[in-house]
Amino acid sequence: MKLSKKINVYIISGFLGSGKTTLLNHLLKQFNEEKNVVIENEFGKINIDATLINGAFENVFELTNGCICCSINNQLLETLSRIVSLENQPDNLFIETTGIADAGEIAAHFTSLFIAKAFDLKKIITVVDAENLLFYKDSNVEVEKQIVAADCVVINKSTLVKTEIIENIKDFIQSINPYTTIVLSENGLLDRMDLATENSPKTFISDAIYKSKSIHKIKTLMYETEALFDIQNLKYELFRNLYLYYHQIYRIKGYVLNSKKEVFLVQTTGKTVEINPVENQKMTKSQLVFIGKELELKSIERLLKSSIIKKKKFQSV
Ligand SMILES: Nc1nc2c(ncn2[C@@H]2O[C@H](COP(=O)(O)OP(=O)(O)OP(=O)(O)O)[C@@H](O)[C@H]2O)c(=O)[nH]1
Repeated sequence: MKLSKKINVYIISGFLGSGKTTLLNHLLKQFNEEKNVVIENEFGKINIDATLINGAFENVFELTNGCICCSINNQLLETLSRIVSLENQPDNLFIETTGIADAGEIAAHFTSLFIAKAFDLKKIITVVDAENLLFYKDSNVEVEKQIVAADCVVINKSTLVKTEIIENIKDFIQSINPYTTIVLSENGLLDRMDLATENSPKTFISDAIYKSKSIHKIKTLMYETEALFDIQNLKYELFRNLYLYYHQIYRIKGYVLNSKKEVFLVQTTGKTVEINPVENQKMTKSQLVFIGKELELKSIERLLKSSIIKKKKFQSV
């Protein structure tokens, strides 16, 4: 290993659907004169986020066997050592965590002497979803942990809510992490200059309150099928079900094929549903990942039934 200088590390955390990938794509554009690598951590066997990173970006390391903060530390360490051994040494490493990861736990790795020799943890960026944060925070301890660990909290989707809500969110953030920088954002826009500021001397890595290993109550189910979808019906069913069950289904994402085998990207957060055609994405199957609490295969199957044109198959991950 021959390192001329350390690799800058930016950890991007934030609850499910808050806008981490969107923000990462903006940052990659701003850092495009430098050599960048990305670690994408996602649950399950398919990594939808890795496919959503700006088209031509090749240096993505995918960690898909669990949540980086609690179950795949070894895989993270192996990936870091692969990055250090790359012939073409990167300037920056961006780590996008799962929506429930404890950024403090991940950051703690970068304080170990061995890793700190090669990597310089610059910022923990936590993205919060202005529309859903106040709802999610009470039922998910992960939300607080992510804010507590942040050097910079990005309040994304900020134009979707009234100013009073933004003020409440800021108060909440400051009440649990008074040292963090807060940036308002829309569509994940974050100026890289906001990352150039000095961190407060008091950076929370692993707050004592949260010392015990978390057991995430959030479950992920993958739905995979060779059957084709009626896109209009699917949109209607997702709207209808999220209106009723948004407190249980936090996030749906994936790709579905319509009757002409055209590919559509499906993304839901809160009660918002987006289904958009995707060009240049070859898929032979539809794959949807459901993330939430008390999810059951049967309920999801029921949810999708009327939108499916042919037979399907479930797989739990
Ligand atoms: N209206 C609106 N939608 C946004 C904004 N930022 C992101 N989105 C949408 O929110 C959804 C989730 O965005 P992502 O960037 O994938 O969120 P994420 O945090 O990476 O999601 P996970 O990795 O699944 O936790 C996508 O449909 C985005 O297009 C925003 O500022 N306003």
